[in-house]
Amino acid sequence: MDSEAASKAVLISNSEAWQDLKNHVTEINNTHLRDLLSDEERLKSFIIEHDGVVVDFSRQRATKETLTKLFSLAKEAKLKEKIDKLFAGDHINATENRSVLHVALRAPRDVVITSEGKNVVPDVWNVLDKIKVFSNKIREGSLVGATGKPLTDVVAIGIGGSFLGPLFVHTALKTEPKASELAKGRKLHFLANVDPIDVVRALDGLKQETTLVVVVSKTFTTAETMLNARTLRTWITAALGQGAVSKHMVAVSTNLKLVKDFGINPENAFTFWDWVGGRYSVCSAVGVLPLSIQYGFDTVNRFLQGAWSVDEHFRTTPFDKNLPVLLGLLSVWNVTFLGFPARAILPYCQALEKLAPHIQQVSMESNGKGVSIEGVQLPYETGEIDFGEPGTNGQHSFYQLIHQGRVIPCDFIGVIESQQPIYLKGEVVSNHDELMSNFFAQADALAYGKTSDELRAEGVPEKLIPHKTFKGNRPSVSILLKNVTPFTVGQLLAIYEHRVAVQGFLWGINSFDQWGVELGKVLASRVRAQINASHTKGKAVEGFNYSTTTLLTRYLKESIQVMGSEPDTIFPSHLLEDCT
Ligand SMILES: O=P(O)(O)OC[C@H]1O[C@](O)(CO)[C@@H](O)[C@@H]1O
Repeated sequence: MDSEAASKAVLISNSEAWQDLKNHVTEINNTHLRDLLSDEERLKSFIIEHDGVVVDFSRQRATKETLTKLFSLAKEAKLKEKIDKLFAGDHINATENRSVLHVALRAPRDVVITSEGKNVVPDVWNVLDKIKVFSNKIREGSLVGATGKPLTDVVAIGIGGSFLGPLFVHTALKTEPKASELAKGRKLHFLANVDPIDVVRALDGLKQETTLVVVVSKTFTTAETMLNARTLRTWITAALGQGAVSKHMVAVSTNLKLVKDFGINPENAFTFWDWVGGRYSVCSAVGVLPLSIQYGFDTVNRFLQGAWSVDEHFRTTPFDKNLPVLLGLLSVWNVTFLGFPARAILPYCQALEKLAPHIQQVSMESNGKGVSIEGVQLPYETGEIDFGEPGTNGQHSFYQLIHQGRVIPCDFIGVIESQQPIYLKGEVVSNHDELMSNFFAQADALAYGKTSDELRAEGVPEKLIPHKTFKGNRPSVSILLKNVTPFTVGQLLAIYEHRVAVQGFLWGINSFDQWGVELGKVLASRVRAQINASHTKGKAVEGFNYSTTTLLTRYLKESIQVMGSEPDTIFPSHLLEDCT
């Protein structure tokens, strides 16, 4: 951006609303959550529900006044206009000059959503209909492999957004009673890492003649995915011959030319569009194809409907009742004003164990930016450090730090009905009640803490009092779902996606590009070229700094001893045994 444009760009941090929130911090820092949680009037407006999803914001370090100030900031940031622009298909991904229309992926057939003046919903449904037909054929065994056997295993190759979203949804559904019934006799596997160990693990126990490989890549150029795709093509052709590729490999991509060049039958290519960001692509063929083969299209359609329920809520609901907006505003409050840079995602539900890794990408790749959308260096930090684990596992791992070390705002996610209830006669509570006891307890433990007076009253020895004191005042949000079904998984996904967008809109950044991942890729190409030149022509390492030169030389010296200087194909032989 030139200096003239830069001087015109008004940073949100220069606004009165921003300053007002900064001034408000002292007041909040002097207020304890114990007091905020005794204000009944406040509590009533801090628990919001949409379509069965209850979100309790009462343990946020915020008053009604804080919310009013955040709404003023939202006005200043033109949040409403930005949400409208997203749904209108404006090119809000300015650095790539693209619409951001993942909402169109879950729109019902009769909805009109346009990009560049064209309604994209019919295109979306053309692909969904094609997936429905294709997945049904695989599931009922009318589309078979090269030797005529049904394709019972699917290996989905992809990385980043072409992996994490589908993995999250698959993990959420695999123990859901109806979905698991529909998946009987089938297995879905993922191959993401270019590490050959991941290849061996993904192929463990699989036979080529009953395996379908789905190559998922928006660009069809991602180095890790393409090498894994070539590796699995070799695995298939070694057993079944070249002709088997068309029956055992299909693709999901926006780049249909490269799919064809790879040797995949264009009829078995499922497209999506440049207006779907990788990390927002699980509702496109990226997720819908492998998940429909596994669970049937109707199951996946309910997941899309759940997401759409939240999309509509997000677009139309006033901010004071709008779940993604409130969550996004309060995250900005925590990160930027209260100075808590991290956030823990803690589902009390094993089925949601892959929520945190997926949202980690959605959030950190979207909002980890250093300049405004106009290219102006930001005087404040954006993004948050996301991590998480299923709740009780986390309790026995990192919760110590959250209770007595640093302040990390937490998202507690609880579920009313377990997918798999267990109750043992004579036990005080069911197994799920036991899990949920922790869900309810942790949020209060963090908020209230435990004072030295309380400890003394319990007779705790004086020298242990500092160690056993909990200051409390640690913020969290509690999200309560009725159950974990395809529909509610879609709702949860869309709540997080839109929350991330709200944060980015407030910070004034472009949440929909990811230039920060490029530099590492370029440098990796240089290293790759060097390794190849050293292996094949004996070239010495050159052009790198002392550190890289030393370690790379050591690596090459010893790896050439393992592979030889003119390596031939090496493939773990057990993967090729008994393959037909
Ligand atoms: O689907 P592709 O094009 O293979 O990209 C995979 C991932 O790589 C990234 O471009 C960068 O990590 C992600 O945004 C994306 O989800």
